[in-house]
Amino acid sequence: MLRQGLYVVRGLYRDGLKLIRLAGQQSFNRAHLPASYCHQPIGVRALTMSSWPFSSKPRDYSLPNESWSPEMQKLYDHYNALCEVEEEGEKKRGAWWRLPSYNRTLKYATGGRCLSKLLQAKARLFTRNIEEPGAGFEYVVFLNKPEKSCVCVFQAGHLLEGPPGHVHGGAIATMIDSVTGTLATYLSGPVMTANLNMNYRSPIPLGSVVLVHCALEKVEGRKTFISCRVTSSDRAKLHTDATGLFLTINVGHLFGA
Ligand SMILES: CCCCCCCCCC(=O)SCCNC(=O)CCNC(=O)[C@H](O)C(C)(C)COP(=O)(O)OP(=O)(O)OC[C@H]1O[C@@H](n2cnc3c(N)ncnc32)[C@H](O)[C@@H]1OP(=O)(O)O
Repeated sequence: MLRQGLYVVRGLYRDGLKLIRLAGQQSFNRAHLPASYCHQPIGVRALTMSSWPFSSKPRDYSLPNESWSPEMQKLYDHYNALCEVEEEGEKKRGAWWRLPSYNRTLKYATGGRCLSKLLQAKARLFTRNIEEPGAGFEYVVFLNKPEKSCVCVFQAGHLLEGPPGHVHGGAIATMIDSVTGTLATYLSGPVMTANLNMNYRSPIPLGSVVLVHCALEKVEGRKTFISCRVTSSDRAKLHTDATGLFLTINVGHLFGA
């Protein structure tokens, strides 16, 4: 226990020194940031900013890999192109933002590195813990902040089987929780899922690519209501529709406060 405490204090001290050193060097300008950081929205920066002052650059799981089908790649290219628009010959940010995705949220959140060692160091984000590319959840989320909506391009791997040849209902619910939760987080700050309602309308074949569309319905005090539709990639077929209720929490809630 004492050794663990010393370890955390040493980590905090080191991280603090690095931040002070960087601040002293006026390193907090865009030129010193990784390119990926400069292409992230403010909300994402707040969550991922601490990744760059530290030694390791986490793997971004939402970038294309060799397991992506041509259809997945095409949809990625489509939405990625909307992230940048050309105005008067100049490239500017569009309404859409590709959200980076790591296998441990806490570790890469500001100040979370040491805390993540103390809290279940071996923990990994459920949707990002299958290392083999294409075997589990392959997905990327694009956020449209002005429209308060997002779309996720999701390719379901062979380890997500439920009914033979088709995706498990729990895996579909996982994606819906993750994507609606992501939108609620970006709109309302730290939240937890209080309620999810799902209607499974048609099965999703394993290996296929689907779209998970989410939109804000309303915010009432601490409550954020999100609607969700999972469709085929051409939007013609409805696979699942859902609603989610998210409650804003104090981060202390996660520590039993
Ligand atoms: C960028 C990274 C993004 C990552 C996205 C990942 C998304 C994944 C999200 C999750 O999976 S979170 C994990 C699953 N969720 C949980 O484990 C939550 C467990 N439940 C709780 O911790 C608490 O019940 C909760 C924080 C949701 C609410 O407790 P509170 O004490 O804060 O609220 P309270 O019970 O006082 O209720 C506040 C209001 O909400 C209402 N409410 C609470 N739960 C409800 C419910 N289930 N259905 C309907 N209404 C509900 C409640 O009636 C009340 O309404 P009024 O203010 O109008 O009276």
